[in-house]
Amino acid sequence: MISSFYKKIVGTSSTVESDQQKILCVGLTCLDIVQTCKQYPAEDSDQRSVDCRWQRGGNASNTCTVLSQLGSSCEFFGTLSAEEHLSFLQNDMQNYNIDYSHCPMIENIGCPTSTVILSLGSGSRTILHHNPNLPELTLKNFEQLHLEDYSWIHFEGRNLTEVLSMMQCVENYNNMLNYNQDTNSKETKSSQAPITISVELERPRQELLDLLPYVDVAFISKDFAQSRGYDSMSETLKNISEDAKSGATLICAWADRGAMARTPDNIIVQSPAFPPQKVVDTLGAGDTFNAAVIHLLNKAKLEFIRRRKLKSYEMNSALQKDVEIKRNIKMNYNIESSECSHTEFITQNVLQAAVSFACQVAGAKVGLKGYNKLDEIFKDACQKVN
Ligand SMILES: Nc1ncnc2c1ncn2[C@@H]1O[C@H](COP(=O)(O)OP(=O)(O)OP(=O)(O)O)[C@@H](O)[C@H]1O
Ligand SMILES: OC[C@H]1O[C@](O)(CO)[C@@H](O)[C@@H]1O
Repeated sequence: MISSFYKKIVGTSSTVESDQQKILCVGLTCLDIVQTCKQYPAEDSDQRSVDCRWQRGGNASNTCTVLSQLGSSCEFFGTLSAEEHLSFLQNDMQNYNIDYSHCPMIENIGCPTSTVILSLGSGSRTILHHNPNLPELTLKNFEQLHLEDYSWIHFEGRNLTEVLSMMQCVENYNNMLNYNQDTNSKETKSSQAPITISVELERPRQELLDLLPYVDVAFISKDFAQSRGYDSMSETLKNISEDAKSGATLICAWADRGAMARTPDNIIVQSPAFPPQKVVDTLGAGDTFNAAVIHLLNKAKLEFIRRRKLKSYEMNSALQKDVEIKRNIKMNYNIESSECSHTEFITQNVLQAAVSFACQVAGAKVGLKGYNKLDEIFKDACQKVN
């Protein structure tokens, strides 16, 4: 009933229904060769590991894995090396239902690889990463996408110049939607909400701060914060907000201290960590955390849009007979508008729920080998969110 309602009022051939849109994660995929050891090995020693496996890795790629398990439809966008590990990475994305159909294929350059040592003693993950200079995505690649297919685009903070121009491209698209919403003409009026842009500042590279003016939601890692000399989440949020655009949401995760975030209205929310009985695999804890936050905030965004459109439709139907009242209300409250600003849906309650949920998901993940079973563990929570 609601969906036919909904189609009738917002569906046009030129728009994509908001619940059909995907979350796009832009960044790296690589091969992780993961060895689990009882203790971190001494240099030049010769010993046995307790487990060894290959895994698809890379921040954007890991974030897709978790998004998909939580029930968000998502797409990975990054360059793929057309060499021997390609089918391993592609098959794994298929298994997790991750779209990779727009990824540019690069010939004659190998796939980035990480050798990872997990220590069961300390819970540490030591990453030795090698990238044989696989070319990064370019703006030209990005321009091949149909932006109306996405409700949210998450960027890894890397390849600064190109990522900056990709963000500007999304900003131009969003501005165009606003413009179309303003001109009340039938042909041009758009019911599409602006794409939310998020970024992860993870590597300790100060120039990544240049991305912040374009970003609605920023994830600041402990490593990045420490490289700026901050030793707490509150100090990080306070200082980073000076570089962020006004109304941005800032989120800082800090391993076993949990996470803290700041709403667009400057309200601080916080969650403790949820440690598992035994920490077995902290590789990608941050990517998992980011995915769970994005999953929940994007759900809140879709729900916000749905309710607003429904309300607008109901008001219009009720007022149909009284043209005069309708005209006044339209004039005063722009009641037909189905606009959703970039961050309007991120209220204190929504952000608190997202940060707590993400700490629970990341806490569960560090107790598991890889990412398997997150979908089973969080089945109920995801249904509630939906
Ligand atoms: N030992 C732990 N116990 C419980 N929760 C943890 C632990 N380590 C990480 N987490 C959870 O994961 C979140 C992110 O962790 P962390 O800050 O270590 O990310 P990260 O350093 O970016 O990780 P990575 O680079 O491996 O993806 C934390 O906010 C916390 O909720
Ligand atoms: O830096 C790349 C490395 O970081 C990770 O994405 C974890 O966050 C690994 O999967 C990858 O090997």
